[in-house]
Amino acid sequence: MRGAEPLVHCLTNSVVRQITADVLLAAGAAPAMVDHPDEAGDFAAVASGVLINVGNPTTEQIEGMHAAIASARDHGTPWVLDPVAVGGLALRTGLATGWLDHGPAAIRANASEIVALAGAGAGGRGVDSTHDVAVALAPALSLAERTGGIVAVTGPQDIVVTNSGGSTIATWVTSGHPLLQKVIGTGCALGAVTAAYLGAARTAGLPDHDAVVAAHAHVGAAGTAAGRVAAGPGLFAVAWLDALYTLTPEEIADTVTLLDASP
Ligand SMILES: Nc1ncnc2c1ncn2[C@@H]1O[C@H](COP(=O)(O)OP(=O)(O)OP(=O)(O)O)[C@@H](O)[C@H]1O
Ligand SMILES: Cc1ncsc1CCO
Ligand SMILES: [Mg+2]
Repeated sequence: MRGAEPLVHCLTNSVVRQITADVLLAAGAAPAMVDHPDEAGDFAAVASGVLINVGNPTTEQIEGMHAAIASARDHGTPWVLDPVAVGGLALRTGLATGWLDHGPAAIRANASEIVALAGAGAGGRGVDSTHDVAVALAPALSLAERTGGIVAVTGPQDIVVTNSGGSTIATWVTSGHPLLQKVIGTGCALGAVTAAYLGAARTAGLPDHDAVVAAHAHVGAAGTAAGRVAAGPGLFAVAWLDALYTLTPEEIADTVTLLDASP
């Protein structure tokens, strides 16, 4: 990923733009936020990956999202859906549900968002999950079957699933630190890192599933490393960024536990 330095086009919420750009840079990617409807399609055509995060949408940004998704499909750019707070709010729930038929390469969300997006229950509490990750496994498999893409559920452990083309894969990723929930936008930034890894993996001819697992491992391992040196959210955020930048692939592999739970 660092070698490819993928260009990641982010249409994301106003709360997390800064941390998302910082995280992409630290992880080895190149961020660009391009929301305007008259520019978003052109940019998605040349980007390595696109992130669509519905965390705090404006009317104009939604038009940009439609344009970016259409262009990403036309140009084969992998795009990632982050259905922030889907379930409780009708506008974003309708948008995200409609986009399931537009070929997201990956969906990245917390457990409540995956349950709600799959129509298997209500959402969480605001932007936070109130469901266990394991409860979201069946809804994630159903979303992966419907979209043909990867679905990743985050929490104390993450699960990454593929369920298309005759192959069903489920990979548990254990890493991270509870302080990741006390810094705003860690999950949102992970969505952008997922788009970055997908872009890099497509260039290298590597599987999308492995790209999504690698994104979660990189972000999680950096969280584990930051948790060793930080007592609270402020220093943790800084240490997490530094670890995203400094961790080697070997250190990431040594920090993270992967478990293949494919049926
Ligand atoms: N209790 C925990 N222990 C370890 N890691 C965690 C824990 N909870 C979340 N994480 C990690 O924090 C990161 C963000 O996941 P989270 O589920 O909080 O996303 P989210 O709720 O969608 O985030 P956001 O607040 O950005 O919308 C992931 O890397 C996840 O693995
Ligand atoms: C706090 C918050 N509100 C809308 S989006 C967002 C960022 C975390 O998802
Ligand atoms: Mg969260």
